[in-house]
Amino acid sequence: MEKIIVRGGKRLHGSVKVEGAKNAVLPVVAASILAEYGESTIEDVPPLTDVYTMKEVLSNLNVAVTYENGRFHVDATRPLKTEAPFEYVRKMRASFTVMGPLLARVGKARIALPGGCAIGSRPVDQHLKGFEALGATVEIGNGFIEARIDGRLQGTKIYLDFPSVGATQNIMMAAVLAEGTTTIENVAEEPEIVDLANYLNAMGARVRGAGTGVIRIEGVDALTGTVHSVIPDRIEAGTFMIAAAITGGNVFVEGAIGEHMRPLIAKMREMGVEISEEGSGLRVIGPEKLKAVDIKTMPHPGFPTDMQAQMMALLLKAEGTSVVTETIFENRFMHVEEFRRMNGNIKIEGRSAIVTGPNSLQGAEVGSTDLRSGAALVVAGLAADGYTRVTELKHIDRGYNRLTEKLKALGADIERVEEHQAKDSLEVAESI
Ligand SMILES: CC(=O)N[C@H]1[C@@H](OP(=O)(O)OP(=O)(O)OC[C@H]2O[C@@H](n3ccc(=O)[nH]c3=O)[C@H](O)[C@@H]2O)O[C@H](CO)[C@@H](O)[C@@H]1O
Ligand SMILES: C=C(OP(=O)(O)O)C(=O)O
Repeated sequence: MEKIIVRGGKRLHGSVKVEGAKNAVLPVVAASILAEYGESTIEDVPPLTDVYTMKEVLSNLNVAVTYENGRFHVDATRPLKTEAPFEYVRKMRASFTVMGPLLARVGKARIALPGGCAIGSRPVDQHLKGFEALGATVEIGNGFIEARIDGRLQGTKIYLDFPSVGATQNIMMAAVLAEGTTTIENVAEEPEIVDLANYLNAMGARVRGAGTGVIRIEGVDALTGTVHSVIPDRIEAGTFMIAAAITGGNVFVEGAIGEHMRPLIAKMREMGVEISEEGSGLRVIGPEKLKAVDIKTMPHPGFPTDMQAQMMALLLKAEGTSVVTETIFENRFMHVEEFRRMNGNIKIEGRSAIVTGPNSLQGAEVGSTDLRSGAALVVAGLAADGYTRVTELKHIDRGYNRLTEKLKALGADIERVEEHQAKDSLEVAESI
C-alpha cells in the first residue's frame, strides 16, 4: 500500500496543465458503443484507473479497444455482448452508462445493480424511468438490472425528477437511435453533458439543447465512429486552484476553462483569492488572509459537489465562520472526520458543515474516503504544520493522474511512498 506524504508550508508557483475530464471521458467512451460503423478515437484521455475500468467493461462487451498515448480507439462494429458484471460496476458506477447505448444498439442490456458508496446511496431510478418511457421493459433481480426492447426504442417526452448527470447521459444515449423525437426535461446542464452531445452529434446524432434544461433528440437509424477530444477536467483544475490559494501561491492552471468554473471562481474571489483569465488558462494568486464564505452544492451552474471537500480545506484556513451545505449527496462529509484529525474545527449539523477558522492545521495520518476527499486532504496537508500522510490512494487514482508529481513540480514538499517506507515516514519525509 502506498501513502502520500506532504509537508506543509511551501507556496506553490509555476504552471500546471489540466488533463482531459474523467467525467467527460467515461460517458463518451460508453457512447462509442453506439457506432455501428467505423472506429472512434477519443483524445486527451488521462491514464486513470476509472479509464482502465471502462476499457475492461467495453472489452467484456466484445468491443475492440486500445488505449495508448492518451488516445482511446474503439471499434464497436462486431456483434456485442450485453452484460456488465458486478466486478466492474462495483469498481466504478459510471459503468452503468453503457446501459443506454447497449439498449439502443442491441435492444438488451444486463448490468449489475450499482451499490451504495462512500458519498451516498445513489439510486438509478431516473435512468430506468427514462428507458421505460422509451418503451423498454426493465426488470430487477439477482443483483442485476435488465432492460429489453423488441424492435426500436420509441421517442417520447421524459421529465426527470432531479437533473441527474448520469440519467441525462444514459437517456440521451438511448434516445439517439430511437424512432422519432425525444424531449427530456429538467436535465443536467453540466459541461460534460454538452461534451457528450457534441460527440454524439459528430457521430451523426441529432441532439439539441445540451447545456440547457431541456434536450431534444431526433432519432437516427445508425451512428458512425468519429474523432473527439474531451473537455479539460474542471475538477482537477479547481483542485489545483485551491492548492495554489491555500499556500498563498501564484499558479497558472493551463487549460482551465473559466466558463465551466464560474461558481468556484466566484466563491474563491469572495474569499479574497485573485483569479484572472490569462490566454489558455487561469492564474490564481492566494492572499495572505482568506475570508469565510458559505457554500451550497447544487446541480450546474451551482457550486459542484465534486469541489466541496477541496473547498472545505480552503475554508479551514479562512477567518470567520463558513457554512458548507451539501444538497447533492446525503453522505459526502466523510472528510470532516479526517480534517478534525488535522485540528480542523468543523461541526456537522444535518446537511451542513460549519467551519470555524482560521485553523492552524497540523499534519496527521488521514485516509481518503472518496477521490475528492483524498485530494482535499493532500491540499490541506500543503497548508499544515509538519507531515500529513494520506492513505487509501486508490480513490485518488480514480480521478487524478500524477497528483503528487504535479504538486511537486509546483514546489510542494510531497512524496508518494510505499507502505514499508512510510513506516519510517518521518525519515523519508525528512529527505524530501
Ligand atoms: C462519472 C460522473 O460523471 N460522476 C459525476 C456524476 O455522478 P452521477 O451521474 O452518479 O450523479 P447524479 O447527478 O446522477 O446524482 C445526483 C443525485 O441524484 C440522485 N439520483 C441520481 C440518479 C437517479 O436515478 N436517481 C437519483 O436519486 C443521486 O443519488 C444523487 O443524490 O454527477 C455527480 C453530480 O454532479 C458528480 O458528483 C459525479 O462526479
Ligand atoms: C463522485 C465522483 O465520481 P463518480 O461519480 O465516478 O463516483 C467524482 O468524480 O467526484
